[in-house]
Amino acid sequence: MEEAKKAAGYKAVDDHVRSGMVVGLGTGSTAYYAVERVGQKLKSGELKDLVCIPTSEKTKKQALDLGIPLCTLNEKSKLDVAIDGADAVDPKLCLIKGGGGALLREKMVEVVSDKFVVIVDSSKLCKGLGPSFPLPVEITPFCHLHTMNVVASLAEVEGCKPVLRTGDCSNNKPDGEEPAVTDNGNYIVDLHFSKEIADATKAAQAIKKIVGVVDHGIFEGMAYQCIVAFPDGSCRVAGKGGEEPWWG
Ligand SMILES: O=C(CO)[C@H](O)[C@H](O)COP(=O)(O)O
Repeated sequence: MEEAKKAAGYKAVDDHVRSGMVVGLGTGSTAYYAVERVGQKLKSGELKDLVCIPTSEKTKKQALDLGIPLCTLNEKSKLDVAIDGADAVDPKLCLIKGGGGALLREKMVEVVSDKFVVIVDSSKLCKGLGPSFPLPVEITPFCHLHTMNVVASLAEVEGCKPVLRTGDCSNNKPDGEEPAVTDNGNYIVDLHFSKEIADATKAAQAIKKIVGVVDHGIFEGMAYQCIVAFPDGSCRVAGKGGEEPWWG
């Protein structure tokens, strides 16, 4: 799927990034290629006067290595476009994000972007959120087991199995003894579902209300469009400026 990820990342930059823009740079193995493309175009002079806001320390490092000018939301609180991957995309372009552990900064940046362009390979498309990828929830370290249990006991996420992320925060495979720590100093609980979340909107609202929860990986009503890349490198666009989502 590497070629597909690259195709989606490059297309998003080619279609949506223009000189003078403020651009949000996502996190993950697909967003990596969008950042790479921005770097290429700045170097060649095709893009000028760009300033970018990275959504993680990892992306910040990649961007700095490529010489991409950066700022923060403190300096620019309105973005022209943000480009980022996703872990699951349903036919309403409702997303699960946070597999790479960067959900809070991603949501903060993407919610203030005029256009949030999602880039995925076709394996991320799903009929309904839940079974294809666990839902990450960022929680404060203070009494984290308590918060984890409160989240898992919500009726809106009934049947889920909560797993505290350990080891490397940028993947949700249990790979360490210690809790994984986000760029913000928090922990992540991954909620595993064996069937679709009955109502993702209600689940999102209920989770967000819990004291001790920082944010969750449901990104609803945020995506402008989704660029879907296929194993042969071809792309289809769903959402505004594209087709009706064809999956589901
Ligand atoms: O939400 C994210 C990071 O927090 C990523 O965008 C998401 O996990 C997709 O990553 P990848 O493109 O590597 O599959």
